[in-house]
Amino acid sequence: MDDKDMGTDLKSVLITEEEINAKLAELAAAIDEEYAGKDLLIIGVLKGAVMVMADLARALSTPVTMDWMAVSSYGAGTQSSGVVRILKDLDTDIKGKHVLIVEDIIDSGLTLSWLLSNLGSREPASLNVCTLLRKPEAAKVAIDVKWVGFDIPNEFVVGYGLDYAERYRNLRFVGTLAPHVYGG
Ligand SMILES: O=P(O)(O)OC[C@H]1O[C@H](OP(=O)(O)OP(=O)(O)O)[C@H](O)[C@@H]1O
Ligand code: HPA
Ligand SMILES: [Mg+2]
Repeated sequence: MDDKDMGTDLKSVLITEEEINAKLAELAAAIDEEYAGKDLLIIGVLKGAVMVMADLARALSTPVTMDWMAVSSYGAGTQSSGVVRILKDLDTDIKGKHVLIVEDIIDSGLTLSWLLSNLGSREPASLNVCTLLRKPEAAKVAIDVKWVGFDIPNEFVVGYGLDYAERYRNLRFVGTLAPHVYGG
């Protein structure tokens, strides 16, 4: 899906498909360097991180194994509920493994701080985070994020995995929504 298919729902394109691909290549090179000679397990946080996982994994030279966790702190709207729920846990035991959490966005930082403490308690050999997007609010929270693709303004964004009420995940780019879509 690209911007021609968006009608009037989209306010602007924030990050193009080309910019996303270039950034993922850069992040993959840094990750390859960090994990050279090590076994790496990448964990995608469903559903938003599906696109980043698929494209980042293919940009890496390091062989990886992949697992998925589903947690949710957002309901149908644009505000975090403040409560993190596990919808699907990992299939694998991460004890003694080098683990990289892959996220699409860190917004309030709530999901990630919860994930870091939950996965950290399972005794991985190492635990790092790579996110495509980060909003200003999260930069204020004391969470250690090793790789960030883009620091973006505090606007609700959709596309490339990110949804509003489960829609727009299959946009090839990241865009902002027109306020009329969410009653703004
Ligand atoms: O930093 P935070 O304020 O916690 O927000 C970030 C989280 O919110 C979104 O997930 P969501 O709960 O909407 O689930 P989804 O990936 O299935 O859309 C996003 O994919 C992150 O996981
Ligand atoms: N867009 C979509 N999903 C999100 C966002 C956002 O800006 N922040 C947290 N989850
Ligand atoms: Mg969501």
